[in-house]
Amino acid sequence: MSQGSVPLTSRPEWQALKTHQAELKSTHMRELFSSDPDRASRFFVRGGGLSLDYSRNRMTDDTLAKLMALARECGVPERIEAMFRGDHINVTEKRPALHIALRDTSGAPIHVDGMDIAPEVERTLNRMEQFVDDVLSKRWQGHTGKTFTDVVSIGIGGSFLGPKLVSEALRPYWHGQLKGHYVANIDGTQMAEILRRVNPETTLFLIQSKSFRTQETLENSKVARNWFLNNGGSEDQIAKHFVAVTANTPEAVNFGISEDNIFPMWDWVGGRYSLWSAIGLPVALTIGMENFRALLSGANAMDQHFHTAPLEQNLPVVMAMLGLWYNNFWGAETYTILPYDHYLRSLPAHLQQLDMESNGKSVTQGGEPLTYQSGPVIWGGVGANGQHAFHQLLHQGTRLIPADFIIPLETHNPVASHHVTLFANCLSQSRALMSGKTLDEAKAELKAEGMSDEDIDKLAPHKVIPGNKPSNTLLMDKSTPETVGALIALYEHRTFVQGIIWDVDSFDQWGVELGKQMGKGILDRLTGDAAEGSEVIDSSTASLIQLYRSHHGS
Ligand SMILES: O=P(O)(O)OC[C@H]1O[C@](O)(CO)[C@@H](O)[C@@H]1O
Repeated sequence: MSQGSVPLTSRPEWQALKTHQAELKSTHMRELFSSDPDRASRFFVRGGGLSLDYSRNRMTDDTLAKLMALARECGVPERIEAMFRGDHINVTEKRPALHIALRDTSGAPIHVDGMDIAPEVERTLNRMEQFVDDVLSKRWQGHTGKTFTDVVSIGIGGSFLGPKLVSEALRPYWHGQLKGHYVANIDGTQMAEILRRVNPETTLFLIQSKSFRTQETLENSKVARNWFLNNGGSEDQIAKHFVAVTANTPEAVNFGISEDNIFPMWDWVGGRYSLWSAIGLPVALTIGMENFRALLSGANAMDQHFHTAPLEQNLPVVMAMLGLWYNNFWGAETYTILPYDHYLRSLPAHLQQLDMESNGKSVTQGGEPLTYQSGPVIWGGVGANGQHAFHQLLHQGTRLIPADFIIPLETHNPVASHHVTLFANCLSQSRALMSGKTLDEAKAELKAEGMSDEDIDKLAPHKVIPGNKPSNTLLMDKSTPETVGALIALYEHRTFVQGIIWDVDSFDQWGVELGKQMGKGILDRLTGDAAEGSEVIDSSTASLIQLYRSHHGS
């Protein structure tokens, strides 16, 4: 164990929470609210421009104190320091995790193995700025001298989800000169659909891959290059249309990208934390560098808050510990993210990678099997749409699913009375989840409608809503570069804090490697290129391969 020799679940702080949960189990949140009128003002915290109402949780002051005692016992304050200091908190890959350095524009030194990385970060930002300026001011043009109209970003995972989310979230900030497109999947349809809509003379391609080894990205990039060459472009004009962001310059050069067109990445930035680096270029190209810098400064405000606020008033820490409370003490298996803002519709997908790739682990940092649950299944969808789809299960299903409601106080698009209605929907959902409807209330309602007693007895049980379902409500003034930056940084730190308690390495992702390794062998079998004596595979995979091959006449 890296956090003392006593197993996590045997520590007094863990045991105290277990006992406390047993005591709190039969208390409905309705009672907590009626016996404690100040609850909403006490269980409220602000940080980095965001506000959190967390009063609708199965908790009391005592719960909070006990959760924070566990956080202290597990060394959360020390590990936060270690992150900001640049320690090798990614233990299995022996690296720091320094995405915070990408948004620290104070110029203060940040050391990686004794070397100050702040100047390199600043240099890269300045290069991005120059590039964005060259493209927007038309100094950098397509090979026939035409102005760029489209930018196609090719990348997957963290090299796709974060930039796509931010680009959508900041739609009101698009300057309109360039249209952004994102290709991730090795599904020709995605690439084909985009190439059908863009012009080879006016399209800029960004190849986004930290490793420059990711199959999907490399195959899509080859398709883009061939399309360019088959549609009027030539080899020596590739430099005008293809730019890469990678930590693997030799491979990018091998691919045919000019060294001058390569923006750096560093091994101290994890893929799912990389949107703040040059991986954010497609965003910077569509919203301008000033807004991109504002995004970084919003994230930095959240970093400062996370670094300095006491645990009890620390937004990421409070959210992390509440999530852990349900995950480890109430048996919640999943966690839902409910943005009530069309611009934030891709937030659940981004947080899915962030959280599930970070904390989907089953051994401690020291390699011991976990004896408790680690990260939950993260899912979600935009409100109010979800209310007419999956919220039914949140209200009346048998599972406990904690929820984060996220909504700006002000909209960019004041259409009719939509925003106030959306806001009302958001509040009524969290209130309904909390309070529910008792059998007596259901019966009284039906009685008032004039229903017979016999019918009431049959129908009323179906109208009971248990309530006592926990949720957080996260507010921001408006979806701006600053608040969107702060919001994403908040969830990054929330993920990190949970990983500290579970004692997992939140910055590696070995689990995704096996599928990648096996993919090559299976592809060879599908195409008939498998070497004699290839590894024996299971009968299910073999018969599916056979099915595919016979469908294609081979
Ligand atoms: O940027 P790269 O190296 O192409 O990797 C893309 C993604 O692949 C993963 O390794 C998972 O397969 C992610 O962690 C990463 O964001």
